[in-house]
Amino acid sequence: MEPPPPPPVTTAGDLVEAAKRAAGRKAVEEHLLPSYTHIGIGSGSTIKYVVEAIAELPHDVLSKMKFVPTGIQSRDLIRTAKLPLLAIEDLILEKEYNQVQQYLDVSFDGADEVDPEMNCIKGGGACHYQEKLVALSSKKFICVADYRKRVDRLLTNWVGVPIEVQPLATERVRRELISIGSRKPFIRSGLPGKAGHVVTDNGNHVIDAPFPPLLLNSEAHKADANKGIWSVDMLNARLKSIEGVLAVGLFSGLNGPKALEENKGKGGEKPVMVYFGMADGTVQTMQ
Ligand SMILES: O=C(CO)[C@H](O)[C@H](O)COP(=O)(O)O
Repeated sequence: MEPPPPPPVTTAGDLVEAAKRAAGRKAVEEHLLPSYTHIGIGSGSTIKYVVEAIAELPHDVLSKMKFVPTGIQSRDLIRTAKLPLLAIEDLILEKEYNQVQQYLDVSFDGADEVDPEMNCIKGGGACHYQEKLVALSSKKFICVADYRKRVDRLLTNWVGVPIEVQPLATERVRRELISIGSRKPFIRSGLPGKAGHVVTDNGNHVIDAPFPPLLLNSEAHKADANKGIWSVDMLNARLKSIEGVLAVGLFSGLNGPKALEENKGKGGEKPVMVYFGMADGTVQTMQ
């Protein structure tokens, strides 16, 4: 089937949408092989273009595939596109009972910021817990984003690290964040859609924790926790150690030695690649 023509670009918002669409379509073109059977679908506004491109594949190819969502928004996208759905917990059961499929062949997802080591901030849509489960279950993680997301340091433009917290622990976690140098961490509001706090698909709250821009993992030697200056991996580990924290919106070390080693076991070639849709209509990749 011929893809639909791109919508006309007349405003700055259209430019960003066109960039997201270009990234999503190119990522699918280059990373969704017809032989694949299990595919992860992330969350956010860019991922809808990934699903749009997937839904154009021939029916006989799609009927052999299963699509694993990262939350309610992504599940609805998969259903609306009439793609076969499989929950992440059922992927694990399939593995145990059938021994057919241990990992997703690939997963596609968006990001809020990406640094030169391909560390990402995720969780702008409060879905990062399930997004991380799906990414960890994938042989390849393909990130799709527009040009505004590419930064030299995480937390250059994004307001804070999204942290999913069990509601009873929210205030305690917020205080501990302040003690490790976060400036004014705040509980994410559900407004304008919902009065009160955001409630995640897992029934939890999200705290957005601002820190000074994060050092790359290769610069960890420059970090100084006493001054609140962290590298990505160090902050990730520290945040995860706080009681009550379910998930930290830092996807770190995706291309590091540990990820490469783990990926050999999964049979994946390149563990991660990023597609950035640019303002001029081109797509830049990072790997
Ligand atoms: O992490 C996410 C949701 O938790 C999203 O992937 C991230 O916020 C990017 O979203 P968008 O494509 O709308 O910019």
